Amino acid sequence: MFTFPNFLIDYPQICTTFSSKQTGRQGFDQFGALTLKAIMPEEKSLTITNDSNNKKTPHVLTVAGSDSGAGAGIQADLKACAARGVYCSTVITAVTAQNTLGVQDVSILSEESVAAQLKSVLSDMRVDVVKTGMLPSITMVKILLDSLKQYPVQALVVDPVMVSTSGDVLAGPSILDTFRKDLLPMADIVTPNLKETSALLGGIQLETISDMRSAAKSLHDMGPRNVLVKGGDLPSSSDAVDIFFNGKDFYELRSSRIQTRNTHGTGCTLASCIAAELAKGSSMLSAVKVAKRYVESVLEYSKSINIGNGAQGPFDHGLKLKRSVCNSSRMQVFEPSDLFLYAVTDSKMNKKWGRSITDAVKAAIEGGATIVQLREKEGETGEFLESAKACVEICRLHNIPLLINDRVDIALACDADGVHVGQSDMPVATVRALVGPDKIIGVSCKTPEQALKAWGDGADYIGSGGVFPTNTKANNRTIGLDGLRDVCLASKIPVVAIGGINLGNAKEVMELGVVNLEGVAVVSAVFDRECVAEETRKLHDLLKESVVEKVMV
Ligand SMILES: Cc1ncc(COP(=O)(O)OP(=O)(O)O)c(N)n1
Ligand SMILES: Cc1ncsc1CCOP(=O)(O)O
Ligand SMILES: [Mg+2]
Repeated sequence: MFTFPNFLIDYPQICTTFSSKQTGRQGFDQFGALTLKAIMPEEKSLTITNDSNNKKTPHVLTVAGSDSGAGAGIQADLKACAARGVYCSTVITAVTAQNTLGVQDVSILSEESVAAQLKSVLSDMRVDVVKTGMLPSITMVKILLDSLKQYPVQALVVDPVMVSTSGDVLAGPSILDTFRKDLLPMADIVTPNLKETSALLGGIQLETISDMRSAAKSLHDMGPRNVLVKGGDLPSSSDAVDIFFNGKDFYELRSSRIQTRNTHGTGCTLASCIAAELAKGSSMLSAVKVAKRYVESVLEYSKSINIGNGAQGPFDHGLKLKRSVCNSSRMQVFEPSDLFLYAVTDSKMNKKWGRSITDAVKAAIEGGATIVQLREKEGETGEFLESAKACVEICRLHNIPLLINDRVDIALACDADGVHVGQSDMPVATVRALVGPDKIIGVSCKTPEQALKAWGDGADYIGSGGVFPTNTKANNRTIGLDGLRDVCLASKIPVVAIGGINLGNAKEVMELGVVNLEGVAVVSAVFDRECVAEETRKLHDLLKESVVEKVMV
């Protein structure tokens, strides 16, 4: 059994029975073992059972149409999954003759062929997530749902393809009722664009972000566990704003609107990338965020591609992104619980105690640190890079994320998992543009305003402090527990407390019990000590004792 933090579901037992209240699905749950699949609780990872000799390969099955121009459909799904490091099998529902000018022909495959393809893949290969695209007939939807009853998977991602980007109809209005009544209630996430959202909701007009929120809610009422209404076509917004709704909270996911003709296949790619991240074990919100960033990055990188003579060209899913999914990268995406015990190194302290950076990092991990940051404020760049590379290796062996303080160049050069920047360091949006969609970005915030900006700029977490006075960072204003609470309450991303935290006060910090507060970051409490592993272990044990119910106020 290979265990990621926050594991919840044991793979062979994914076919668990859920009450209709838990699943929001009608028709399946009362059949017990026929329940479609295990559900991923929001913001938790899937458990992926594994044995060390037989490492599990994340696997997405796409059920969609073929695009001869290879910008969208099955071809886009294959490329997106490959770019995200996930195996992708295919069930082809239709073969379209398509190029950058539009759709010239559509041949729908026989229902028998689709059923046979589904059986071949699902009966033999362990599929984690099914993603659907073009489903051109009502019977095909029913065949798919029957197959999923027989061969349950972990998650179903539904991209309700109806019209191609060129405006050609790929699934007629007659199928809408089947989407609403049969397919959506089974989906873990549905990802319609504005036209599809409008069609699913009987032709309503969508002109503002507020309209999108209401639409997301109405779609959620049809049964999917999560809804992502994509606002790429929203005329009134200068950014690309998508609305994510999980039945409880709304998230406005913004990215810059990239000026490019090469956008054909973005919908298929986004849905496949969400499926790929889910297959790797990510939570739904993390999967959506990473997928959105990935699409933004590939569109940016592919601006100069020139394929075909039509209005809408394809983009390159793999171009220039290969390094970020190289074999050595962590498979797992960042989770809030990674911030539980954050060990931040200090060059002066290492020198004082005669330790190398690598020894300091090894000892902190041994003691239970859940994330490590190299904060080396002095020394030669070349020497630092060599140490950073060695620390990356150590951390990867233990599946612990390693971040670099301030130095984006070093983070890229050693392929660290991320960067931590302060308010006067490189701006978060610039860091994101440089490091790509996968890397973790942390940002220091002392105020609610900074916290909201951090989220908007694409940070993954906030370091908030100094909570208590500290000698480690000169001229650093102390915000106290009240300041920390204000940042946590305003934040839309996880927060780690920092500054003067030690064995004597860590409990008090965690017992604030405030939403978003995920852990503590420490420098001197572990590194300005003789035995780093022992001090880290003591702190770890103390934090474990102080896990409390989190409150919103
Ligand atoms: C987890 C964490 N939080 C805050 C900081 C401080 O970063 P910054 O404000 O950039 O200050 P320096 O660390 O660069 O002095 C941090 N490093 N880590
Ligand atoms: C880097 C940093 N940012 C805010 S306070 C601080 C120093 C934390 O060090 P210590 O844990 O020794 O107080
Ligand atoms: Mg800094």
